[in-house]
Amino acid sequence: MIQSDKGADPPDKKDMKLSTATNPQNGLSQILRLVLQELSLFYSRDVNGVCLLYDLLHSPWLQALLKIYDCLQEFKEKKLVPATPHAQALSYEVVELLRETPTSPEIQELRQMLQAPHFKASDFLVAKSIGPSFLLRLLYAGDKLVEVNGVSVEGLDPEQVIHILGSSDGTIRHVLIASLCTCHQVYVRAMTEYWPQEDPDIPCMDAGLPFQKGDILQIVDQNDALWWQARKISDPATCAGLVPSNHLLKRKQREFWWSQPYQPHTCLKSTLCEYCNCPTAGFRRSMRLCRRKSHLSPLHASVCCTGSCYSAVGAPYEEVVRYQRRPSDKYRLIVLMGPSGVGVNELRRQLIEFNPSHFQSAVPHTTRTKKSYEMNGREYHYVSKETFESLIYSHRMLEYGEYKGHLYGTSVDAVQTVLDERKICVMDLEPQDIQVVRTHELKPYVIFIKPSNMRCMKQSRKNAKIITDYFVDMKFKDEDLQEMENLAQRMETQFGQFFDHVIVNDSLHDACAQLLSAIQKAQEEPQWVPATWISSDTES
Ligand SMILES: Nc1ncnc2c1ncn2[C@@H]1O[C@H](COP(=O)(O)OP(=O)(O)OP(=O)(O)O)[C@@H](O)[C@H]1O
Repeated sequence: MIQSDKGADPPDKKDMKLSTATNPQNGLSQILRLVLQELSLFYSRDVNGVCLLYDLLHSPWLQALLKIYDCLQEFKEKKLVPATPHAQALSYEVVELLRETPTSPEIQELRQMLQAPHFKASDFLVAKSIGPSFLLRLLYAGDKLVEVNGVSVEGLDPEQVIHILGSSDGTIRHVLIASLCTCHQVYVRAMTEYWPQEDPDIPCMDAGLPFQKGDILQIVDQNDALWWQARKISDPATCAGLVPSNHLLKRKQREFWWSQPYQPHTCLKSTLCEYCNCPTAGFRRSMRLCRRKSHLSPLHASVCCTGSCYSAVGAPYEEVVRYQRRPSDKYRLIVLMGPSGVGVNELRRQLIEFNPSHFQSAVPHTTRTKKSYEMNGREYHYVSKETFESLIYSHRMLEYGEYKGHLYGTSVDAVQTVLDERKICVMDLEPQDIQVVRTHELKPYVIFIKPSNMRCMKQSRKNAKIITDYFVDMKFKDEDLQEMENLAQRMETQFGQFFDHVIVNDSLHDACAQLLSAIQKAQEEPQWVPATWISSDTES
């Protein structure tokens, strides 16, 4: 109950001093101060209810809440960066300098501190002038808060620390030492996007961490069933923020899916329309097309609907680990992907031509009859329809399709043959087939070939020819280029989380150089791969 001190003198002005963090123009506590001033005029006259209102507005808890609100407002737009991102290098430098300085007890102490293993293992961070809400974003699970506004808080209970934070004037200068814990670090790839601003459930929007498909997140705290703390590894300067847990994000995805208007056969429609039989395509070019025109076999249907069917709403996070291929390991499969006509075949051709003893395509299977100048196992593996179908049903076909009444496709074994010869196998794939190749055996590295903008494409594709069903040499029309751009966008939106690298194919020469360098990095430098690929390695 609120006690009103009726008849007492109105509090003088010094009692009305509110948050110093208040913005004089907009601060809510500033408004409250003015209201209190007005009310104080009526206070002694005992106008009905004024005392009650006065006491309510003057109550410490309301003022504390307003103080927090103002702090949040004030720091909403501010970005925090560590005082230095090179703390470790700096500490080594200081140790070296101290070596050359005449020794004094203080210098000796400082040197010992800097060289102590726990200090070396930690990031030392001094953050200046921050609001309480931002403290949350700076702290990681296991962090040790050492000092707040010059007051040592080491050894204090969390409640005592919270009290010190609460009684600060809205600006906190704290020193913290990051976690010394070397426990298992969890990294995940975001398979969906998340925008805290659009999430009404998030407990503190300011503390939310937005992310996009494909972002690699370090999960620094998983203790809460609903909200984890994570940071983006691509942006080490940013602090950890709140992200929905796997369970919560999956629930949100489900709710979102169910809230969408009913679309009969969504998966069928999206696959056929976007990648297979789009009637507006007008031109469907090379042999790659036969796969797009594929009938929906049970295998195909099970993977085609990625992202569009409820059943395909998969895990929103995929646990990943850093993988460095050892020289004795087989090469990783290189998968090229892109909208039809963008230059996937051309790039693959140039790559193999550049170094045929290093790069190779897998020999495809076909059910068509062998021509006189062809050799079994060189152009194709010629097999019967029954054999081909049994390869499909036994999941030995990575991709396949029908063209002019014959089946064509690439088998796992054909790819393995190239890898066993210690060559780099380069294949192109439709995005809906991507899950089939994502195995620990093949460890595919997926490169998305993207068209540049229309203006550049018109220029670079002036003399380029496309292969269609009906015409072999047909120039690109504006609508072909526009369709290519639209399709590339849709592919990125729907499958971007699977792309390890993106190359814009504007100048063919530059794109080839980028492709070579990306492939070299994929084989020789550490990359993020699904954790299951590596645990399978260890088991086998
Ligand atoms: N950067 C480029 N500059 C100019 N022409 C290019 C470039 N890239 C590819 N081309 C040309 O564009 C045409 C289509 O390329 P390509 O056949 O490789 O496309 P694709 O992506 O494999 O599509 P599809 O599978 O439908 O054949 C070819 O004539 C090719 O030489």
